[in-house]
Amino acid sequence: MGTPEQSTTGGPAVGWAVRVGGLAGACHPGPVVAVTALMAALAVTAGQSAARGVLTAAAVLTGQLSVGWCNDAFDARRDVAAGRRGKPVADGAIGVTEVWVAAYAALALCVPLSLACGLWAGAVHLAGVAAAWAYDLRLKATAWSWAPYAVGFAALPAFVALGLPGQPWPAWWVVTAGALLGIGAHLGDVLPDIRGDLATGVRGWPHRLGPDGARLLLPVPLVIASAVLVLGPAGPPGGRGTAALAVAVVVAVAGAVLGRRWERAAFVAAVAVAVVDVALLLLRGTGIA
Ligand SMILES: CC(C)=CCC/C(C)=C/CC/C(C)=C/COP(=O)(O)OP(=O)(O)O
Repeated sequence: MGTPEQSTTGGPAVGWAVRVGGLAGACHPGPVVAVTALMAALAVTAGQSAARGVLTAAAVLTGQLSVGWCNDAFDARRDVAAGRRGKPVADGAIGVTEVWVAAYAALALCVPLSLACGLWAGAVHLAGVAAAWAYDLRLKATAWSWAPYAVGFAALPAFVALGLPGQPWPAWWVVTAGALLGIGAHLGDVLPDIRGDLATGVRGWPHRLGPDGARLLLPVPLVIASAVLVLGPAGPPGGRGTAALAVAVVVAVAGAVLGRRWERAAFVAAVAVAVVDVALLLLRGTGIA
């Protein structure tokens, strides 16, 4: 691990390849890639043109990058003090100033890219990105930590819908499902680290529920999202939708039961339900507006 001085200023001994790797690691690459790929796929199934789909994906990518970098830059001092491993700034791979510059550069790109998809689409996406920055800078350590996730994830499908020809308003059920998926993502993101977070005094919403409360609640928003995605669109739910909802309920119940003995089972079950939700979202893509 680097010293705090190296870690927060980017020591001269650190080569460019390590810095690039550090910058890539500091953006939270997993969620950045997953969210961008999902929104690009939704843009295709919703019926955006190829050019608009690329623009949508670029706006989402830059927004996610800005949020991920802002998160690590803001937390750097605490991560260094706690000797946290696996965080590029705390490990001394990249300086905190460089991560801040990257966060603001990505945000500066995100604004015109979002607005190029239309005024309403851009405004909605930027509201989601602003909510996520508010999470990074303030709300993460409060009882309201779930709210930016709900707003951010609700904004994403709304951004895709409003980017369609005629700028149609998104269907209520896709916005609701997005918000529920966001709340599930927050619980799922916190759960693996919750005991370590509690030891270092982090007090977001899942921490206030406690490890057992957060574990039990984790599948609830995800299963409700499945129900909303199956039952929300007009017309009969169809055999595939009903089967998907049944699978989500069974997996969630199994996760809750097994999770009492093996905590990891609850997490794996929640990921499986989230995969069902993503498949349903893409299947319902044509009707989101
Ligand atoms: C539209 C849009 C931008 C939606 C995103 C919504 C949102 C609030 C995302 C936050 C993502 C993030 C960087 C979490 C890290 O949390 P952490 O600090 O608890 O995790 P860590 O300590 O492992 O870095």
